[in-house]
Amino acid sequence: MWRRRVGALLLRPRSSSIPTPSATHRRRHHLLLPVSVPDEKGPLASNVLLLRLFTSQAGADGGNPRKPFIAFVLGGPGSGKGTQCTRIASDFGFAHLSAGDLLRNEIASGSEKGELILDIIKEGRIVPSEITVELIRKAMESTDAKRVLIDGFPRCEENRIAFERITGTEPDLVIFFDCPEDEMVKRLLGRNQGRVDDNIETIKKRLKVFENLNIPVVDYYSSRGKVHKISATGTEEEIFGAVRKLFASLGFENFVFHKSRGL
Ligand SMILES: Nc1ncnc2c1ncn2[C@@H]1O[C@H](COP(=O)(O)OP(=O)(O)OP(=O)(O)O)[C@@H](O)[C@H]1O
Ligand SMILES: Nc1ccn([C@H]2C[C@H](O)[C@@H](COP(=O)(O)O)O2)c(=O)n1
Ligand SMILES: [Mg+2]
Repeated sequence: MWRRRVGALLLRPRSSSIPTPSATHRRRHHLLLPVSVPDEKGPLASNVLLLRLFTSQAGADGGNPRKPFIAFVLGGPGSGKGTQCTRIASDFGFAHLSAGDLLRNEIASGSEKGELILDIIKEGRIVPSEITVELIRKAMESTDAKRVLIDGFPRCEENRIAFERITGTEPDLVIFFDCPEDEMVKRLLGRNQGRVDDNIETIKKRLKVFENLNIPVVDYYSSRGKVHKISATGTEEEIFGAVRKLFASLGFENFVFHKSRGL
């Protein structure tokens, strides 16, 4: 049902609705982070730094030469977000920040927060936004990439609002991998990476959370002309073919393609 609803809403955005690197970002997103602020320390300084990184000097989202191009990558559990992000990162020179990986790293660190995160992930629920946004914020601060994929975020309106409030920015592009539920379940049950949430009970809960909480975020960005929907059925290679086309249409150079031709 959600697929029909989203399908109706997800129109390919007009080419003018997504700022393209060829039109603007090539000029604006040349090497940005981190900015050296030797006299500023601690969480407040981090926020100041982040504000500096994300606050536009020329209106809504446009003029800050330090702001990276941000693409949110959404889709149901097992739709292939991580798989495709890995390919995009290596072909198109994006940093790949996976919200789920950042949370799993926090669990692996043995922190108290990690224990809370583990309980939530086992239940297929969503971790409080301040925890996830803080991990993303730190990861963004420590990359000097001018193009960033944020994989699996925002998972709910609360995530989205927290990100926009804290960073003062919006994504330039939202990619939505559209995959039927039975295919997602099949992939997750076959993933075999030892994830605590790859079992049928948790998967069922994650699918409900996806439909109830994540789809409204897709709808929101869709209404703002930022969503590009890609069918996530077929082979990994076929799906990446569509992804490649999208990035080419936005003016991103394919480093692998150029390298293979000695360019
Ligand atoms: N097109 C595809 N066809 C078949 N299997 C695929 C395809 N793409 C990815 N997979 C496999 O499906 C599983 C899930 O993929 P992936 O981890 O990329 O999904 P995801 O959207 O990141 O899921 P999650 O939200 O749980 O992190 C992996 O085992 C992956 O190798
Ligand atoms: N924004 C996010 C991203 C992830 N989580 C939690 C809940 C997910 O089920 C789990 C795994 O994420 P994935 O690797 O599937 O992207 O992590 C969250 O709470 N908030
Ligand atoms: Mg993933």
